[in-house]
This record gives sequence, C-alpha cells and structure tokens, in this order.
Amino acid sequence: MRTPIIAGNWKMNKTISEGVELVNKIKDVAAKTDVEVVVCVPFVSLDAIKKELEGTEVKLGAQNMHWEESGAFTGEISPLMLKEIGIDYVVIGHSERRQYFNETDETVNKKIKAAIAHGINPIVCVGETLEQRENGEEKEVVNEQVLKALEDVEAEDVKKVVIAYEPIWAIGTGKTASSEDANEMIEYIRSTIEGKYGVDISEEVRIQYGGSVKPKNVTDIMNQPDIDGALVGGASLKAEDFTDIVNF
Ligand SMILES: O=C(CO)COP(=O)(O)O
Repeated sequence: MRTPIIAGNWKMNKTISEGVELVNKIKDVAAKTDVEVVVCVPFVSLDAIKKELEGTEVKLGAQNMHWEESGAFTGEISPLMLKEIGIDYVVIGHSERRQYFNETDETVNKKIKAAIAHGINPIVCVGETLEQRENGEEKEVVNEQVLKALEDVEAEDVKKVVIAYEPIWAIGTGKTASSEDANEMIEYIRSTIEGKYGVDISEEVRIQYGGSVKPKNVTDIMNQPDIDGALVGGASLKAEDFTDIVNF
C-alpha cells in the first residue's frame, strides 16, 4: 500500500514572514489525514519554517540542491546544509529548472544520488512539452527522463524516490491533463520502473501528478488507481485551497 503524498511547491513565492504565516494556517491538516503532506519552500525560509512545523506532521522540502557537499559553487546550496536544517524532501529537476537554469538529465541524476546519500528523499519531476505531446512523443520523452534520472540508483534506494509527472503544458496554465490521461502516463512510468527494477519495487514507488491541481479537480485525480499524490504549485500558496486539496 502506497501512502499518498501531496506536496506544495511554493516556487519563488512568499518571504520568510509570509511563509511562516501560511504554514501556521495549514500545519494542522496533516494530523487529520492519511496523506503525507509536504511543503517545499524557498531556501531562505527553510530554517524558520522547520521550527514552525515542529510537533506537526507536515514534512519540509527544498526546491533544488547541488550535488557536491561543499566547494567553489557560488550561489549554490549543498546537501549537508539542507541536512542540518532537517528537511525530508528535495524537488529535483523541476521543468522550470530544466527550462531556465540548464538543468539536464545528467545533473538531475547527480542530485538524486546525492540526496539519497544524505538521507533526503528526492521528488523528481518529469514531463513533456506541448510540442512533444502533439508529436505523440510524450511516452518516449518521459521514459528517457525517468531512466536517466535513475541511472545507477539501487533498487533499495529507488523506493525513497517520489516521481512527479508534470506535463509542462499543464503547469500554471489552468489546463490539467485529464485524470485518465495523467493516470495512463503514470501507469506507463510505473512500467518503466518495473522494467528496470521489477514489479515488487515498482509497486512501492510513489508517483504524483502535477499541473494546475486545484480543489475542484483533485478528487478526480486522486481517485485514479496509479496516481499517488499531487505536486501543487499556485494552489499551495493559499491556505484554504491547499487544505481543501489535502482533504480531497
Ligand atoms: O509546477 C507545478 C508544481 O511543481 C505545478 O504548478 P501549478 O499547480 O501552479 O500548475
């Protein structure tokens, strides 16, 4: 049985004080549900929000991470720094990072391995562009992203990885993949993992859907058999919407 996981990705939103205010409004929701609840917040807010979340069941995540522990990488944040704060998750390879910050399948893979080595669970984002979907290439694209992301990741470790299927054309656009289409892709991602690690492992890996998840569509999405959760952008910035999503 896979525990559903709903994560808010705040992206580059909320100052520290605004973030503290927001988590205070949502922090009790996790105690009332069987869903694992995560907030992925900007680096500068991690420490303050970690303290705010003490004694609650909401987990904390970062939105990116370098793969090296330390060194001459101006502006980067290392797994050791994140580990000391006590985070549980880190988003790796979000499409916005692939698109605007030259994240590649190779750096995604390095970051996943570094996260696992430091006991931080990666939430790995994959997904096709509109053009790739229109060309009927979405499965090929996502299959390759998943296999490259998981290169040299051991079977025991892949269970710690959460995969987020986020079709790029559905992010921030108000367009969601239909829940059936999303389920089909997620089922396909599970078959990719099965091909590499076998069915016992693939049945344990949690795979989320992301892209314009809102209170009004979350139930439909979460009722799909292969979808184990959601990675929520815009709607995670409003306490009421995020609470409604978690309580779908
Ligand atoms: O990119 C996303 C989450 O990582 C999805 O963002 P939206 O929910 O705003 O479409």
